[in-house]
Amino acid sequence: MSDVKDLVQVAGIIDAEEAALLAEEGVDWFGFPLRLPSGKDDISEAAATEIIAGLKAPQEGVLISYMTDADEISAFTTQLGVKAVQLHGDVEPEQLRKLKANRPDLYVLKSLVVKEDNAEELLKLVDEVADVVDMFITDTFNPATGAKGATGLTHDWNVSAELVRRSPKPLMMAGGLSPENVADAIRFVKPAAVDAHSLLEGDDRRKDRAKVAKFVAESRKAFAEIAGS
Ligand SMILES: O=C(O)c1ccccc1NCC(=O)[C@H](O)[C@H](O)COP(=O)(O)O
Repeated sequence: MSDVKDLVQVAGIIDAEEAALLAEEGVDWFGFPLRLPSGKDDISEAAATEIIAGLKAPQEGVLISYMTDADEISAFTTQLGVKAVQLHGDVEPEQLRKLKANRPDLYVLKSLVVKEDNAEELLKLVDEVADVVDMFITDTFNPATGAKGATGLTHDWNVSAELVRRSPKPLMMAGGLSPENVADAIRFVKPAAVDAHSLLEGDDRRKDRAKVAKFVAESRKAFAEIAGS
């Protein structure tokens, strides 16, 4: 997982059937939000572990977590059998340092949750922890609910673009991406990867095959365009 580029992640897998659909449509990474603070995970840890074990490289499972303790994060990734973890909570830099020191094999993504007025804070965080993070992921804060992920909301792409320019590590773009806006987002922000959840679902709150297929195709086309420009 050293040279991660032009990658498409889909988050919020709810069962094996949905994972199979995503695999068939060419999604690279599969995000499993688990042990969420709400206590309402969409999938059991046992079911997630089984799906992750069945993924064929280069497809990979990613733990999405609010955990903040390096030892707990490490133990849970081992339990699930994932090679990558996306940390969505307010993890102290020293815990990120400890995690990288103890688990150099683990690919660590740190979220940068964009709010109305926190660009400077996020840029500072990038400077502070880039040496112990493998990739950053943007996301969008929802002030109405306090949610930091799976909000289905976009944020100011100028902030994402600035974070890409500042970060020495690759950046995955997330937050309100859809089949309709992902190509524009890639052209504007020039991320190494993209991620989506809410806007790939149908009314039944399951991933919709046509939306996933279009999201993957539009992403691949735009990544090829920015590589050639
Ligand atoms: O995906 C989730 O259910 C989730 C829940 C809580 C925190 C983070 C979560 N996911 C992180 C992701 O990578 C999402 O795909 C990202 O938040 C984008 O979601 P959306 O705006 O709905 O596309």
